[in-house]
Amino acid sequence: MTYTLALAGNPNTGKSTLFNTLTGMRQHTGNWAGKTVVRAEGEFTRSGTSYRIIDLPGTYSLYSNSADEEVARDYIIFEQPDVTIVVIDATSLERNLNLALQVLEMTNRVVVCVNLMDEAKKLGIRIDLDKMKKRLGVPVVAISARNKTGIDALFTQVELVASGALVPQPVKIPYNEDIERKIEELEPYILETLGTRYPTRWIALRLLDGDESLLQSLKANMDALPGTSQSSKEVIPHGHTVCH
Ligand SMILES: Nc1nc2c(ncn2[C@@H]2O[C@H](COP(=O)(O)OP(=O)(O)OP(=O)(O)O)[C@@H](O)[C@H]2O)c(=O)[nH]1
Ligand SMILES: [Mg+2]
Repeated sequence: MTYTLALAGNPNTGKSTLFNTLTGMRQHTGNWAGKTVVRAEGEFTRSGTSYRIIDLPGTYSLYSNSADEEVARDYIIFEQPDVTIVVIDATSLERNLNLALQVLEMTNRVVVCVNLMDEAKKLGIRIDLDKMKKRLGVPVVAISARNKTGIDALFTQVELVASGALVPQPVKIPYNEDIERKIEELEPYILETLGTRYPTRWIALRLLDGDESLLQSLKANMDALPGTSQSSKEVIPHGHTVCH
């Protein structure tokens, strides 16, 4: 049994530093299919558990503003890693949490990894990890990837989430009444056509956004799935119109 992990986060938060520490020489790089975005993947074993890990491109959001964002978004939605580790910079939590919350809307299989703790300490920044954990509803662990500290504690949580021993309940971000009503209207329709394979609420939000790129990825993925009914394939091109 090998668990798949994805590293997500803003640029420059230490994802690759953590990736290199974990995988050492056992890593390979290439491009993501159809994109000129570098894909780094590696394998390692920790406490007797095997992992495959993907270093996603660093992004500020997971909408469809760039090839990097599409790659990171599609990986989380379609490949559904066992755990997405969101690497955030302890010295700029506010900006970094924006992306963390976007990931929490996509999956509950998340561990938030607060990196650059050494730097935060130097700057006199203190972080209430317990409060963060309670507010976000997922495990939060502090590390310094450069100094290789906190990695064991990180993997205690990663293993719990990967194995299903811990099922995080991420905070549900509320939108205004109008949007919440539209989400509620769309959800049964999405469930009926796509089933429970994808995060329904998140898909509803993307439909309301008129996110064409997501609709295209969704269609391409469903075309590739053997058991997908024709009716659910047909609904995708209409999604955009339905919501406007
Ligand atoms: N002080 C300190 N620096 C760190 C730590 N982790 C990473 N860095 C530094 O932060 C910089 C960025 O690290 P990367 O690992 O390349 O960051 P990344 O998230 O992969 O960046 P992108 O690939 O651009 O998204 C490098 O100079 C690292 O040496 C840490 O724990 N403490
Ligand atoms: Mg990197």
